[in-house]
Amino acid sequence: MPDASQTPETAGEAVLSDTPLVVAIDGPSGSGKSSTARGVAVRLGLANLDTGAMYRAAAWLAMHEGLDLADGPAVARLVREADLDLELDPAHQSVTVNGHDVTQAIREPEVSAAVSAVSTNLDVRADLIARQRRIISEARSGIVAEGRDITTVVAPEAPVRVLLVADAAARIARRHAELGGDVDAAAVHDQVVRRDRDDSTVAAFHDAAPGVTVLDSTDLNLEQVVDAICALVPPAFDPAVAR
Ligand SMILES: Nc1ncnc2c1ncn2[C@@H]1O[C@H](COP(=O)(O)OP(=O)(O)OP(=O)(O)O)[C@@H](O)[C@H]1O
Ligand SMILES: Nc1ccn([C@H]2C[C@H](O)[C@@H](COP(=O)(O)O)O2)c(=O)n1
Repeated sequence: MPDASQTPETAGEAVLSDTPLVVAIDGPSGSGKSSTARGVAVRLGLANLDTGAMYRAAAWLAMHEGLDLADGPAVARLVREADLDLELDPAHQSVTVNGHDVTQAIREPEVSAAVSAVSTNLDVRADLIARQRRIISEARSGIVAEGRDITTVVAPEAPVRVLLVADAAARIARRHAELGGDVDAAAVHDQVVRRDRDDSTVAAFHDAAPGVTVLDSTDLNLEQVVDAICALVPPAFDPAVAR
């Protein structure tokens, strides 16, 4: 006979959570955050928020408007007034700022080289972090959010928090392969190493905060990384396990 005083949880079963699942992924450049977040979102049927795309769109807009990125107050004012829209479906991601579809443009080398000047602007950060928290809280079916400060600042209460790392050599090689064999090695190094150095002045993504799982993807393929993160989802968020 089951003990009637036991809740499903104390009896070893999980009750399905009534709050949506949030998966938070941080890590340095090229560790695989965007690819992994997309894969986890597709696998689990969640939305996907690429917070780096928001900083890139902010940088694109400031450059498009001809601002000096070193003029912090002017850049922050422009971003604060900007209409920024992200498609959160992992299969159809797009980014629009002030009506411009910048989905492709924000991946151009000029934006990659300049974005840290905007992402280290503390007023821009405060604005975009508030927008990111709103997007996450409104994602009724759950969401995978990735960036540099998601596990620590944007969503420190997320049930799944991962710091995705990989050796610098692997990260540089991945970025090199992504950009094409004939790309300048110095430019790839700049995109990975210099950008991380600048970005780490405002976000802590080299060391895991308490409770954050470190996952080293150096010797794992993408599917293995997605598997490892999905295995961290508590049973209460898995309809196949919880009731
Ligand atoms: N586990 C993996 N094994 C091999 N290649 C990978 C792995 N994960 C990602 N990649 C590849 O590495 C490149 C960088 O991945 P991705 O853009 O997801 O990294 P990221 O951490 O989001 O980088 P950034 O923060 O600079 O945008 C991509 O070409 C991607 O396909
Ligand atoms: N939460 C975040 C997300 C991104 N950034 C910075 C880091 C990069 O310089 C830039 C673009 O990110 P990427 O698309 O390369 O992941 O934005 C950040 O500071 N905080």
